[in-house]
Amino acid sequence: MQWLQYVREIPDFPEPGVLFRDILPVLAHPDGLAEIVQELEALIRPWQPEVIMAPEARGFLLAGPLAFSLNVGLVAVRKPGKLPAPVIDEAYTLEYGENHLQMEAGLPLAGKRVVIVDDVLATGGTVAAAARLAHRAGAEVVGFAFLIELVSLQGRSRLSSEVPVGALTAL
Ligand SMILES: O=P(O)(O)OC[C@H]1O[C@H](OP(=O)(O)OP(=O)(O)O)[C@H](O)[C@@H]1O
Ligand SMILES: Nc1ncnc2[nH]cnc12
Repeated sequence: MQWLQYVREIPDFPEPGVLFRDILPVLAHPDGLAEIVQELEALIRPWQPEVIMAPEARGFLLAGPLAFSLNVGLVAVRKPGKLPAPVIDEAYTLEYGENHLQMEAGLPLAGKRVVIVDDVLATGGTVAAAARLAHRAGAEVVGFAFLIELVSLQGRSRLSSEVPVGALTAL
């Protein structure tokens, strides 16, 4: 299959002016998850991660199989109200609004090489907040990996220029 042809484009969702890229039809295809995980794994493996970190919710769908196939840890970064206290919290803005991301405090991340994974890089606000959480836990962010980069939104400009950023496709 060619996974990109299964990405749906929905105009004006979740608000007017946003062209939403829906990856769920890719995952619904029997070969979809295997194909994108293989491509993401090839991108990420050279960065020698010890932990895959991903934001809720679509990031989780990629992080589980990637952490499994790379044989590394997984850290789930959640939206507010989902994790039992204590948490560390970062506010952020994204293409269509603002929110907070939270991570459990006290995870053994000090000195760990973390790769942050998500489906879409839009403005970069979400993964920049995840990176702040990783840094507060003492981890080293060694890469950002995405299925899709929406280039016009300049998400890379929100991320450290010293950390590699990769996407399977740029739209
Ligand atoms: O680069 P940004 O402008 O920050 O936007 C990208 C983020 O937006 C989407 O998540 P959303 O918050 O819609 O959550 P969901 O995965 O729960 O749908 C997407 O999955 C990324 O996490
Ligand atoms: N245009 C978009 N499509 C899908 N997810 C997004 N997250 C932020 N912007 C998005």
